[in-house]
Amino acid sequence: MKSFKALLVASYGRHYLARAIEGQADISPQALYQVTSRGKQHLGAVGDILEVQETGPEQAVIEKIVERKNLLYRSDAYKSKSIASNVDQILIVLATEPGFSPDLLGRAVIAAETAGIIPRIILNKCDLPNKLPAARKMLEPYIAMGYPVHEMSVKHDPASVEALLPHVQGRVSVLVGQSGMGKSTLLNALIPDAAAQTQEHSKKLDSGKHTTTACRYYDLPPAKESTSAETTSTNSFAGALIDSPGFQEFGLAHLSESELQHAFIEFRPLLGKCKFHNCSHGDEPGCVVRSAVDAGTISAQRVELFRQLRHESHNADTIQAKLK
Ligand SMILES: Nc1nc2c(ncn2[C@@H]2O[C@H](COP(=O)(O)OP(=O)(O)OP(=O)(O)O)[C@@H](O)[C@H]2O)c(=O)[nH]1
Ligand SMILES: [Zn+2]
Repeated sequence: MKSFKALLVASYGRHYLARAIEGQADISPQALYQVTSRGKQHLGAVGDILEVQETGPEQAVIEKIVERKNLLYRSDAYKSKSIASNVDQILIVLATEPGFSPDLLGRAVIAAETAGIIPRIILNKCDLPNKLPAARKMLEPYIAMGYPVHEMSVKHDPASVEALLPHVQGRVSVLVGQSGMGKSTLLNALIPDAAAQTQEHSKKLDSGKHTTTACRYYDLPPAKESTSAETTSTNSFAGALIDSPGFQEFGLAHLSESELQHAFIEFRPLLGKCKFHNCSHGDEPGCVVRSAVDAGTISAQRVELFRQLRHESHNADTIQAKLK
């Protein structure tokens, strides 16, 4: 049976769809395969490059997952769920209405920092003027830290979508957001044939079997204008969006204390300066992070988030130790 390389383009629980990578002998480029994993060691994530072995018509099994550049996932003390792998950035979709959760925003940013990818914040529905000031206020700490924030109205202001294009072209971006923020509207604006791509995936799967919402990989259309003949070459990568189902929780229990300390970028210049090396930035004496909060240079909300994540990480360690 043939072995070949494929890109994991959709995951439904433990069922996957993968697309053959071009330029392999005897394998039709772009062909879609239903892929299964032999066991826990081969749990895939959308964005993975797989080495698979054909097991039947349009069927294959994972032999190996090519080493990932990064893996974005969420977890609580008991289980983890992968969101996507090999991504360049995370697009955090927020809206003026319904109000977004600053906690989820904070967690998505921390997840990006620990995975070494760019968090890009999208504030959608800026056409609703009554809600805009409050939303901007919540984003102030992130703007101050230098994170990119795009004010958009995906539905009513095409220019705001155009302005985002250069930041997604040629990159793999993962979309995250709570329900109702306009994630699907954005996906469809950036990828007009997104519905057709979804349908092609669904055709390949027994739809009844796959009720779990999927993470999916969508190809961006080739850039319209190009400055030189080279960039129009079919080999240039147009970019992709990975859509994850909307979620209400973003557990990061897998992060260690040290990973957490470094993921809060505004804490970095203060690392090691608190009186206690394992300072929780709570009510310990000699805490420079709290002093920075008092001085107004660090947001109290971010310190709260740090303390909450630290607590969850310690809890998970305790539970894991008991389970052993
Ligand atoms: N006013 C306004 N409404 C918008 C805008 N973008 C999207 N909406 C509306 O917001 C609602 C939610 O948009 P969706 O794209 O379905 O949101 P979603 O984030 O994909 O939500 P789920 O499908 O629940 O995950 C829809 O009624 C959209 O028409 C916008 O720029 N301005
Ligand atoms: Zn401290």
